[in-house]
Amino acid sequence: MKFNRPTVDVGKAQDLLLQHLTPLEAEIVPLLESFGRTLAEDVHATHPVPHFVKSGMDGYAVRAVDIQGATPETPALLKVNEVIPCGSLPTKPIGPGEAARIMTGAMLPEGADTVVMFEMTEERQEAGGDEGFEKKESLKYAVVFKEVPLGRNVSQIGEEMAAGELLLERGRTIQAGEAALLATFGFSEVPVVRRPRVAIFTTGSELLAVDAPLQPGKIRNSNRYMLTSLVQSASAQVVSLQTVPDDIEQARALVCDWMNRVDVVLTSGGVSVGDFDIMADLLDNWDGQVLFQKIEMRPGSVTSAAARGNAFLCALSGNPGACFVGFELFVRPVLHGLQARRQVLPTAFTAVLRGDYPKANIYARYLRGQTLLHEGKVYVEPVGKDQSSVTVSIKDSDCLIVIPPGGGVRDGEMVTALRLPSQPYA
Ligand SMILES: Nc1nc2c(c(=O)[nH]1)N[C@H]1C(S)=C(S)[C@@H](COP(=O)(O)OP(=O)(O)OC[C@H]3O[C@@H](n4cnc5c(N)ncnc54)[C@H](O)[C@@H]3O)O[C@H]1N2
Ligand code: MOO
Ligand SMILES: [Mg+2]
Repeated sequence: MKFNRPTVDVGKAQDLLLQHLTPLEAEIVPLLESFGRTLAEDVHATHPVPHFVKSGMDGYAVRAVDIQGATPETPALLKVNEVIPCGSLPTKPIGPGEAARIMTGAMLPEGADTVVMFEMTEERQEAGGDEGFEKKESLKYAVVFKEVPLGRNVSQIGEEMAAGELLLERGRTIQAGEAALLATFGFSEVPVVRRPRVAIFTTGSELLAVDAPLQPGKIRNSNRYMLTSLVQSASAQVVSLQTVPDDIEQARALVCDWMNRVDVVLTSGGVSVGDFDIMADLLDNWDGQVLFQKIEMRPGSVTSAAARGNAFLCALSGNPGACFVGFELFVRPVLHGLQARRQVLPTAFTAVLRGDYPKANIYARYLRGQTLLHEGKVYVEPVGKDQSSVTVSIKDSDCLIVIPPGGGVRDGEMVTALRLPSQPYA
């Protein structure tokens, strides 16, 4: 079986995973703990926003008709009858020739329909020689030097959002904008989809702990940390993190045990055709569904997946570059799908390739790349060392450039690339 595994293409492998998947149940979490999680229910506006007529500026609440025709030469003079701080209620209606000092966000007094910014006015203690106003020490007047149209700087009830409006659809990831809306409507707790529970097992007798001194023939276990970071970036929860030597019985016992306790068992290493590739042996005798064991792609052709009940086993390559690509193409979609996210697969975009990629491929190649925006065009450029075994270029990639099977791609040709959500544009 090892040497003649049936192959599937990337799309088919993703379909096989997604077809098997049942979204997880909802739970209620405090708003502050909901970031990055998926909203489990639609959210409608429970009241209009704003829910009272409010000022958009610091200025004077006036009747537009009273300042009609005002200019620096012929200003309007209005009697100021109170100061309205934000959060307080006005106490006096605005009658003809009157105004109230009003702060940004404060409720407009009855009778007022317009706000003139302070910058267009001057404050005066007395009415001056104007016959129409009383002369009293305590009185304040606003001199308005500019006419502004009716309704200027005033927000009407429901202007931003009407009551009952659909604001957030289920399946949305809660980020800054969503959090602000949820808070606006008083959601101190939010219905979100449960985080997928993930067990990460890195396999390999050569693996050293991160704090161990180097030994000849051995390496430190970097996939353990890379995968943990990736799983967390998909809002999933790592509930078990263990390293297993290349011992099939030990690996089988661990995997079988945890398949009953988590949504995804994620392994790295041991999926190729080597004598100690224990995950490949384990999958050859899998008591459940084997979804695929070989994909028409590079790196990560040996990426494998299986299922038992609702749980997935995603067995990634041990080579760090292949492990990373395998995660982004297959594991993140599973974690997103389990969370019922609206978008499950990586976003594809077209871009101009920078630099030649002349190498011929029998399989599609997913090159680690960087996106560049230049003079209105989107470019993608391979980040350099791109072998499966290479770790150093992972940090520089914000996309995977898809090189189709065949004779390579030239500088300036259009290619498809996939955005990597774990690594935003540099
Ligand atoms: N005869 C063939 N040999 C290989 C083939 C092939 O088609 N025929 N494919 C090669 C390709 S491509 C890949 S990719 C690897 C896949 O290897 P495995 O998934 O079986 O992984 P291992 O054998 O366990 O390790 C490979 C490599 O990765 C290093 N590694 C493993 N785990 C970690 C870790 N946690 N952190 C850092 N590095 C890790 C390991 O030391 C090896 O160097 O097979 C090729 N061979
Ligand atoms: O499986 Mo390897 O990762 O094809 O490059
Ligand atoms: Mg191997």
